[in-house]
Amino acid sequence: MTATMMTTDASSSRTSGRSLHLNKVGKRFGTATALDDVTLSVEPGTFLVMLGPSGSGKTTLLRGLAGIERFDTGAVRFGSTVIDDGRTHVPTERRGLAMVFQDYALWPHLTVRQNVAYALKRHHLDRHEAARRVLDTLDRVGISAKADAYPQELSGGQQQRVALARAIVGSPALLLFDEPLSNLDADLREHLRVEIATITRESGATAVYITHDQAEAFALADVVGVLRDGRLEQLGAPESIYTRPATPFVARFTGLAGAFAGTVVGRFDVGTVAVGVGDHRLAAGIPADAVLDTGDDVDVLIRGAALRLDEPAADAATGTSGGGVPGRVTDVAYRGRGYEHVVATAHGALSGIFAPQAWSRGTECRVVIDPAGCFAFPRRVPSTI
Ligand SMILES: Nc1ncnc2c1ncn2[C@@H]1O[C@H](COP(=O)(O)OP(=O)(O)OP(=O)(O)O)[C@@H](O)[C@H]1O
Repeated sequence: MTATMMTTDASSSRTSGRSLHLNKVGKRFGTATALDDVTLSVEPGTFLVMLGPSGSGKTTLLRGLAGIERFDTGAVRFGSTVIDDGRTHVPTERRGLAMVFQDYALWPHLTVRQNVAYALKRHHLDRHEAARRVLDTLDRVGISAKADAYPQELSGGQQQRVALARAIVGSPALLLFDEPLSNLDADLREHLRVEIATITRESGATAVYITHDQAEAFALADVVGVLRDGRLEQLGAPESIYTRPATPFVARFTGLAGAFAGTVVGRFDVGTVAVGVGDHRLAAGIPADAVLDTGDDVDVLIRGAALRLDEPAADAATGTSGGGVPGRVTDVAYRGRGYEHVVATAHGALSGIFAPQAWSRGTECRVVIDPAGCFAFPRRVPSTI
């Protein structure tokens, strides 16, 4: 990828983002399906994060939106303009977009100021106006002190700030981010994540950001799309994906404490079933379209946030009084604000159980489970979740 391809003519879209619509987008590479019937729509100015493991199609989607790659099937509309379908393929430089890459992709022979100014070339601005906008933008991303440095004289975090400045200086309507934080260390990642979130929202652009990091996705996004093997498994606000995962894959990929095998023993309420796990009864949510009957085998997937440690039940051997599942602490890790524990139970291990005080290894305990963080999915044999 050359730097010339990273910013495109945004002169017609200086003020705001536009809605983005993908309709049945597909892409194959030989026999590999990279994208399979992906359909989604987001409002103007939405920060969309596409989340998925390696090989799920994130890069292919981003490159298709950028116009670097052409989709095989389906259509992409940006605002009222079709930018890609069977007949139309608007070239990258006419899509009004800018892209930020994982490896920064700055011109090594240009200074910071010149790298950013380069992105304004197509705007045909007056020299002074262009210089002012470049400096304003460098100020916004906190790198103006390095305006005359060359990229190789900067740290990774500083280079990514320059790349961000170069992306936003032309006020594009669409900003594309290709895992921009993955080469940075933890502290810097968090810092720059906040700045990307703030600066992008201030710019008003619609953003599409790809990552395999669930925490990053949830922290950044207005809307998250979860990709698996080229298919969109769920699209929604981070909160709805966390509290109502549509599939076992989405639940697992967005963070689980553990899973228990159980059997449906009844219904509690609309959307909630009672599941027998050994001698215990758990309440668990079920996906909107799921049909589960008494006697069906299920996997109960459990979020860490749903778990709380308590003293063992009065009848600790069965755990039948006081609710919760008896267990023994097998690991405790200090996390600054408190401690995360791993607890072994008769039905499997539960990890990431937070408590403000440490429960030491070997302590008998009871894990109290909030039904809001339990999801029952039909068991697959053999299990593929
Ligand atoms: N140029 C290509 N030639 C052949 N197969 C490709 C090509 N690009 C992608 N693929 C295949 O398409 C699928 C999706 O790849 P893609 O790079 O889009 O996934 P990804 O989610 O971005 O993965 P990663 O996080 O590892 O970059 C994979 O199976 C990949 O091997």
